[in-house]
Amino acid sequence: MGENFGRPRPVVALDSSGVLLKFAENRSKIYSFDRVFHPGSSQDEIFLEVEPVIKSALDGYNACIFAYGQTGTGKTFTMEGTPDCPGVVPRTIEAVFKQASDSNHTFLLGFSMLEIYLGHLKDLLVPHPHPAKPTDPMSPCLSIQTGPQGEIEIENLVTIQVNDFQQAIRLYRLGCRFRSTASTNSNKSSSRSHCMIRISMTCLDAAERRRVTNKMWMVDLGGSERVLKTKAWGRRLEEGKAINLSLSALGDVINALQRKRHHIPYRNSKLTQVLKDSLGEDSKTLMLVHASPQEEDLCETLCSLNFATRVRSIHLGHEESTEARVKKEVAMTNLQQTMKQIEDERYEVRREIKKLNDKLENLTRIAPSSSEQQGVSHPFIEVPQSNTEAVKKIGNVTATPLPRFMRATICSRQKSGIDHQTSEEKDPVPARRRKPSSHRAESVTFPIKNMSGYNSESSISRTSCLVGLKYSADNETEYSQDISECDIKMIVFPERDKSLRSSSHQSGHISHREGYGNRNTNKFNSPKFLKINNWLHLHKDASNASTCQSKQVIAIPTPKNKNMGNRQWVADNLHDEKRHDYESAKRKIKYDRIKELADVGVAGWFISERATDTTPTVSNDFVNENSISPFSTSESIIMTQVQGPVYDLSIKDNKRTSTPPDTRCSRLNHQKKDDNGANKRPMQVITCEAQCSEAFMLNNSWGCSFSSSDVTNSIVGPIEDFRVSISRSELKSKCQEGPIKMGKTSEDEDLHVSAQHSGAGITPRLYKLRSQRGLLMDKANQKEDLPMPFIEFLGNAQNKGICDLLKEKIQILCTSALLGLGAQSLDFGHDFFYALML
Ligand SMILES: Nc1ncnc2c1ncn2[C@@H]1O[C@H](COP(=O)(O)OP(=O)(O)OP(=O)(O)O)[C@@H](O)[C@H]1O
Repeated sequence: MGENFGRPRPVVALDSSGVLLKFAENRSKIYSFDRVFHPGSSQDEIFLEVEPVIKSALDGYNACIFAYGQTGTGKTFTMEGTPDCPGVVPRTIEAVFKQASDSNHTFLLGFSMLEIYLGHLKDLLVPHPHPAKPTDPMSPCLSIQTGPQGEIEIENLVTIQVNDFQQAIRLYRLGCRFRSTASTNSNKSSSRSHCMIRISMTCLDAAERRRVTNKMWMVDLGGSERVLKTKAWGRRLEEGKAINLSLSALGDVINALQRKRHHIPYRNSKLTQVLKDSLGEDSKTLMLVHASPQEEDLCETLCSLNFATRVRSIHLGHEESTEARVKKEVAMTNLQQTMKQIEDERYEVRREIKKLNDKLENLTRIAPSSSEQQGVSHPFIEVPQSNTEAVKKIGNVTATPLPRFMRATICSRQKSGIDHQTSEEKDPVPARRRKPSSHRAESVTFPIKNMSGYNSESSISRTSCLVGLKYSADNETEYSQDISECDIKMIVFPERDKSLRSSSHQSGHISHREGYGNRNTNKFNSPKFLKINNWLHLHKDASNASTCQSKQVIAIPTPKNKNMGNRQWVADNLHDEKRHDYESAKRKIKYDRIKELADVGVAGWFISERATDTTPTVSNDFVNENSISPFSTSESIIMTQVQGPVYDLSIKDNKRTSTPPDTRCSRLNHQKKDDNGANKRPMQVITCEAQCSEAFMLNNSWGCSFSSSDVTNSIVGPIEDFRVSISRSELKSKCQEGPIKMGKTSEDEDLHVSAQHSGAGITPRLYKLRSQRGLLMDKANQKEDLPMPFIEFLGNAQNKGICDLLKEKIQILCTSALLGLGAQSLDFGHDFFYALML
């Protein structure tokens, strides 16, 4: 009104949602809002737009209705109104009571009123004197608290429960009286603060409400003003600056919300802090932007409309389509089902783990008794004929339980096929024998054509041979098992794992001092013993000869021949013979030591070209002719009831060595002495160990210097495999003196002598290894005057005819060809190959 009345106005309400802002004659901008009111709009029209927010507040949403705009544009008039024309606040309070009473729920309504003056929160329901001067002290400032759920609470803010509209309106009018207002150049009654009215709503009987207690803010913001226009100074200037700062902070929050930034700067002002939980997500906000129609306020109007535009563009909620919501629900259902399945599986796994732990605990408890059985291999114990005697002896020796680190672990027991039962629950014959005997029985009843010399009865020998290698995973200790009551004809390792296990066992007693983890890298790791006529250990895949880790072993029994008589005689002589194998020799024994032995005649040898590994080792490199009777104090294999001689070839994997394979054969002639020192008839035991590939078998493997007669004998009998470790000095001296006495070995100069012995019939290679405990006892009880066995080298055995050699080569050639054609991959057993061989 006034002087500008009748002049064209730069701000024109085009319609109910559009505002035209005319900058100049031909420059204008149209803003779109939810609702546009013109100066003649009534309070009723405005409240109609506000009323939906009240409904949301009663539903439990936090709500905020605030008036924003330039100073003197009618914010207070809109919010407070006049007695004749009440504004939004009184109408809202009235509407709240009305709608609350109309609902089926009971609400508790509280009324609070405060102002933010110069950055201080003042409770408008608490009378306090207005500071007349700038130096007057400010009223105490209320503090803002944040609850655990992010809710904002103003400490010590008076909240009065109101039961009807009249109570609330009286409080409101009371508070309005304490507002900070002052006269400025722009407004005779300008608000110098932000006035905030809060209605708290609590509903205890409406479970569908968003919150049990929510709040609705109605805010009459202080008007933004330009100091140059208002010409404010002193406290008015301070008030105007504080208002502008808080409005700027509100703008920053609005911008952050609009751009969906991760950080919303609520804490930049008290205003935004108080409105934090009513401006963000899960709240309803209504802004009433006031604009001046005057041309001189065009700049402020432009800023206000731009600000309003940003506020309008904020979409805090995540409105999603019905289809998306259904998809989300389906996905959540699936996830819940998956979680339930996983939880069930987890429960099962836990239960399984508990069972295994219980089992492990039981096994741990019975470990001492198991170790008692392992003490059979003690070198100073007479190995009796009967198991009963053996057990008695063992019981005497192993009265003291082994320490835990010396006990066989579950892994070792499982690998060795030991049944985990306490010795107290079992008969003296341990059940662990059953497993080795069971899988060896595969070849027991195999009918062999033209095997006149093959005596099946003799092959089912109830020997006291010590078999069934078992090693402990924790200390590499191998234990022997007495299987004297087992019916054994032949060892068959039809499965790869069995072959690996066997090889590991065999290598284990050679390098038991090495750690468990070194087993796979030990060049003695996978010794496979090939018997020319009886055992074929071939790589399944010749291409993997260099890294072969498992080979299928084919055992082919052959009938006796004319030499069987002599071998049976030797076997008889070896009956009850105690043989101990010094298995404690190390792998680091040098090539020159072996050679030195060979030079002095202790051992002959044959070493083929070696591709990669230029450091030959001693163990397993010998071909021993005649039976040897070593007695070792470090590691033992006790041979008993040997029923005949045998020669054998050991094929051994060496993962570090690539083709061409290495063949190392040595020959030792031994003469056994009985207990009285009398020499017995020599026996021949030939062992040839090689890293074998098919090509190697065809070309090189039989180039070892064992006698042809042994090759042609084709006698399969119970095999005793033992390896002894003898010191070089002892070997050398004994060689010079005659019979070699296998005594205490040197730690640094141990030699391994591998030998195998077989008797009549078909029996598995039988091992008797001493337990770790036995080793320790050996160390403790070792004395100089202990009786030691000896080995006497007698020289080469009798030669064999060329026809026999050719026969062997033909057999090997045929087998290799079959294997090369992939017959092994068809899972043919040894019987198949044996039949073909025949
Ligand atoms: N729509 C309207 N109808 C009639 N009078 C109005 C209207 N809007 C505002 N006024 C009058 O204009 C003057 C200023 O209004 P008001 O105080 O509400 O402005 P304000 O935005 O609150 O100012 P401030 O920000 O300084 O507090 C008041 O005297 C008021 O009565």
